[in-house]
Amino acid sequence: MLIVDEVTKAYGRKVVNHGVSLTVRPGEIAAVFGPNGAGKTTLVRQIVGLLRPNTGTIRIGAELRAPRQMARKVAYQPQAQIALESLTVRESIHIAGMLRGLTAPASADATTGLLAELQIGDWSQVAGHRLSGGLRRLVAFAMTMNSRPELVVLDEPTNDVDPERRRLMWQALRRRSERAAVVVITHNVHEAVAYADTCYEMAEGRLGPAQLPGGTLVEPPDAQRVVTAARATYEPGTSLRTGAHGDLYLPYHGPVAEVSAESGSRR
Ligand SMILES: Nc1ncnc2c1ncn2[C@@H]1O[C@H](COP(=O)(O)OP(=O)(O)OP(=O)(O)O)[C@@H](O)[C@H]1O
Repeated sequence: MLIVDEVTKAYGRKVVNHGVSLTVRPGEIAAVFGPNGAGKTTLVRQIVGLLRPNTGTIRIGAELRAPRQMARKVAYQPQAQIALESLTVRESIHIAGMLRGLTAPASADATTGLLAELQIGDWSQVAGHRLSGGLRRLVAFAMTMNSRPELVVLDEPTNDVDPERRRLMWQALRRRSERAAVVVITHNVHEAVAYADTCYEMAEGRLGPAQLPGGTLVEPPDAQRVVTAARATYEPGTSLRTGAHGDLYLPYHGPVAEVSAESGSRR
């Protein structure tokens, strides 16, 4: 469980996060989108212990965030591409798993699984510095997912990745984070609505439930259901629920849903 409570962060006199609160439960995938410079990366850097809030608290489980425990408790894929250099794809993913506390055999098994799930096995013996941008992003994602953390934080993980492998990434994320709270920063609103459980929007440093444009129609992962979030109304503190909980799933091309602010259910 991640609990961010009234976190404020300023760079000098510029306030970048204003009293941000966010709770993400185990097994929940929360997507955060919003314009460039809104403060999303600043928020996740505080969550993973790379920045200290000016005020407010961040808890993972029952404990206050403590930077020294982050490597075991949190899996973080930063927005910037990581340097992979001369290690092969398989070696990078395998070593990342062991650094995060898996045994060598467990990490090797999980590495084989991730190579297959993301369909990147053809590159398993290729050195990192020879990879394309999209493949680097996929390897960084696999390195992040090769662990059993309490919290997964992904900052724009699907950038540069082809549409089919983006779908595979979201599926792997769901499959491999049954017990983890997950925060995904993304500019891809359609992906967020289709695959996340809860969607939040950050604007000028303030975080609130996502306000989706009327008529948004999103192809679902399994092509049997579609999310139609048009005309949904929200109150502060409620959030759009999609994905595993299914509250907003409707029959394909079904009627537009309205969401009751009180109950969060269809009506
Ligand atoms: N180290 C820093 N010092 C001063 N200002 C900073 C620093 N890091 C970020 N900022 C500023 O804080 C604001 C929020 O930046 P942040 O990277 O959190 O935005 P973002 O929502 O992640 O944007 P993007 O979608 O472009 O990645 C921006 O105005 C940015 O210029």
